[in-house]
Amino acid sequence: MSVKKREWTLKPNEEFRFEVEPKQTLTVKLTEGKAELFGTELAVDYEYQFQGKKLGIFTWHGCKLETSGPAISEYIGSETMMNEHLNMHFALENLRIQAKKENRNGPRVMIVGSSDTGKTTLAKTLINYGTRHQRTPILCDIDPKSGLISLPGTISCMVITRPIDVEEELNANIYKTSPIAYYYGSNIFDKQEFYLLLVNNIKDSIEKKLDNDDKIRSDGIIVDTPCEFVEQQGIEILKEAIELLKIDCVIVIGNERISSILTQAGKSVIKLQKSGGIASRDKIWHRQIQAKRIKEYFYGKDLTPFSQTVSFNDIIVRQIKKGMLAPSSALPIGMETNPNSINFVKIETSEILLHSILVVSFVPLPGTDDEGNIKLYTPEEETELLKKSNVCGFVYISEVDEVKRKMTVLGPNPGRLPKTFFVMGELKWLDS
Ligand SMILES: Nc1ncnc2c1ncn2[C@@H]1O[C@H](COP(=O)(O)OP(=O)(O)OP(=O)(O)O)[C@@H](O)[C@H]1O
Repeated sequence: MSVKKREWTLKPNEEFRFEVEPKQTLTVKLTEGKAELFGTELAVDYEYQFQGKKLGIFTWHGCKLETSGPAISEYIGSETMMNEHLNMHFALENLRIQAKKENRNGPRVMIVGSSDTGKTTLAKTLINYGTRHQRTPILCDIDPKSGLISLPGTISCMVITRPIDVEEELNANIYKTSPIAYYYGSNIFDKQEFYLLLVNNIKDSIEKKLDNDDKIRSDGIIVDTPCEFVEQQGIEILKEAIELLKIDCVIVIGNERISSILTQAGKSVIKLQKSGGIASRDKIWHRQIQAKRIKEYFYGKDLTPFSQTVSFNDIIVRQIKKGMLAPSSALPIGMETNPNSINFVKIETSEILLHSILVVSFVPLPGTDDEGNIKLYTPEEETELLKKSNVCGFVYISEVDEVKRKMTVLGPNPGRLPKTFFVMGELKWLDS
């Protein structure tokens, strides 16, 4: 593909679609007319830079674009779902107006569908149109693989006050608001009970926000979900998530079977087709994007990444383990082992932490608190506290020296490490 400048003239209701490799940069400039990226308006004559993206820039009334740099593909498409998405937005607007008048909760919408059907894209579009109408909806991402709001591995929510940034997306630094995130891991079938417990934690965090702010309350919630929800094993989890989050309406993209199952279960369902532009992404693409996301977390715009060397004794690490710790023979007579129970078990600080991303929890370490009280936990108390704790942040272990019993810890900003528990998840990364 040529890296020279290319010009594109789009007629009304057309979309310019492109794909760019994670390690290459494509520049896109709107030179005439109006255009938007999933509902966020583009500025005229600004050179937007994209890396590792598959996107579609849509115009309602026609526009001209200019691109330069290498792209995997670029073309103009006319089969879009933008009219349906806009109608959906207006339906939400009506419900918000009604909710405000009656001083009650705004619409709670969940988007469901198989992999690469455009769930996240629709969630972003509805959020963007909402914020363009001065709404402040809550975006809730319960797909632990996606890392839409926080790092992959988490489920999270965030009040969105303005359209999502075209280049930086939902970078919390740009937004100057911290998301609420809970660390889970990747596979929702692995620890189903724990997953639903965290969805419930998210629900509680959202309810607290809604109780404290009438405006947020009437502006509603948009929930993006994992594609596993439409698998046979996922349907019950989907139904429970709908109940927990008190969803009013489920938008099902391109899946009649799920629409019918949910309708039969008494849920309010809207069926939508998949948009013509949706691009599929393979495992390698997802891995590369995950690495890019992690890099942005530590080295992104407005951050001051900071490395410090700490002693093994300065960091207390736990890991999420499924199943009872003690063998059944060691339990008191009559007590059953629960294969689904979740425990946060001790990890010896060692080489095993090298290249790990650690979750920084809010749970204070045992010891003396600010008031001089001595605080100690049993393993069960520790687990209960860690299950309830949302994510304070993440650090990266870049070096481990077993002989000197020291390691190098990278954080996105300077500052001493908090005296809280750290949790080792599944994320490994090579800072290169
Ligand atoms: N109209 C479009 N033109 C070009 N690319 C698009 C368009 N709509 C969506 N995409 C891209 O297609 C890919 C898949 O879309 P999206 O992430 O919304 O799907 P998803 O159903 O949420 O996927 P998953 O289940 O894997 O999370 C994304 O890279 C997205 O940016």
